[in-house]
Amino acid sequence: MTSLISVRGLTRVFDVSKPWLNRVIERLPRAFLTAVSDVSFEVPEKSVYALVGESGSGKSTIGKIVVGLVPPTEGTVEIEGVDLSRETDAAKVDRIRSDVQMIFQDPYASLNPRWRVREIIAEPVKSRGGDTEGLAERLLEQVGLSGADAAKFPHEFSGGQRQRICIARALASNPRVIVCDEPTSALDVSVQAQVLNLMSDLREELGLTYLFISHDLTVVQHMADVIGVLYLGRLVEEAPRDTLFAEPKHPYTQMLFAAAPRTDVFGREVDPPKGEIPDPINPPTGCAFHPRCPLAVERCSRERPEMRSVDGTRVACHRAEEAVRRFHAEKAEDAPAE
Ligand SMILES: Nc1ncnc2c1ncn2[C@@H]1O[C@H](COP(=O)(O)OP(=O)(O)OP(=O)(O)O)[C@@H](O)[C@H]1O
Repeated sequence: MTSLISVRGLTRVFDVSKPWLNRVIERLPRAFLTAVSDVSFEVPEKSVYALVGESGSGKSTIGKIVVGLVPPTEGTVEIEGVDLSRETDAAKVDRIRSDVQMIFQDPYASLNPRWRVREIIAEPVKSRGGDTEGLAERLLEQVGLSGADAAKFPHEFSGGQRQRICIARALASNPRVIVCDEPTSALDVSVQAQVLNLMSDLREELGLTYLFISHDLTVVQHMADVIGVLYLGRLVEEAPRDTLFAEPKHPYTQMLFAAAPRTDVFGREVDPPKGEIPDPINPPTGCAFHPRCPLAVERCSRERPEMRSVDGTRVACHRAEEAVRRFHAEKAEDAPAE
């Protein structure tokens, strides 16, 4: 399978310094926050690659870099084999850019309240001089709404319906890739599964490729072929979905699966992680997860683990083998006695 998206050594640093005068008065140094650090992954055509991690782990920043909303500080993103930041053929850049669309978390904020749904959906095509006759009506029906809804305004719809409108707008450009940034997390639990099912159906129907961003492993389990787990801007584990769920090898991924149970959108029980996320402006030395890691040894605070392959998983952990042993031991303990 060829990669539709190739992300290599992606790093994004934000200057989060206070204004110059405050720095002088308060004698503060400039401050930099590394939101994404040396992240590499490949998304094959027609597959779903999910990025998971807690808030602040850099998921949205990666999504925005992939669609071209934020430039990287270092590293490259190739779409269809082309690094758009270096490509000089403007028509080619425009065509490939329109092949990659994004759906955001908040369907309330991402629709212009003064435009009718017809204009909202057709706008990306109209702005490139394309034919918009009947386009909005056809796309609305494709996302499970009625063609007659094209004449309405966004405030006339529920959250789930608005996210369907956002999906229709993304589809208007006939994209090959959709970057989905927490597309259901602002929605009522009752409609989350419906929107996810719609996205799965559209993927099949249209042969779409998704870069799917979520903090929720259970949502990702429903959608993804391959899962990349991010911690404080770095990829710490990457594996095919079934491998990751059968045997998470990074203690952080295991923590994402553990702790107090709650029920997810599909009625299964899942658990939020424990402990404080460190300050990204002053990240811990060595492995950034070591202060929260139950398996950390002295080496973990000193030496940052490189990504390595362990039984079909890429994992950045000195203690991955020990983490796997512990995972299976705990699972065996939890299993009901015969
Ligand atoms: N424009 C910006 N300026 C300064 N810092 C930023 C900017 N955008 C993001 N950050 C910081 O970068 C880090 C990663 O943010 P990002 O939004 O990518 O994470 P995330 O995993 O998507 O989290 P969330 O789910 O909360 O959006 C955070 O610490 C965030 O505060």
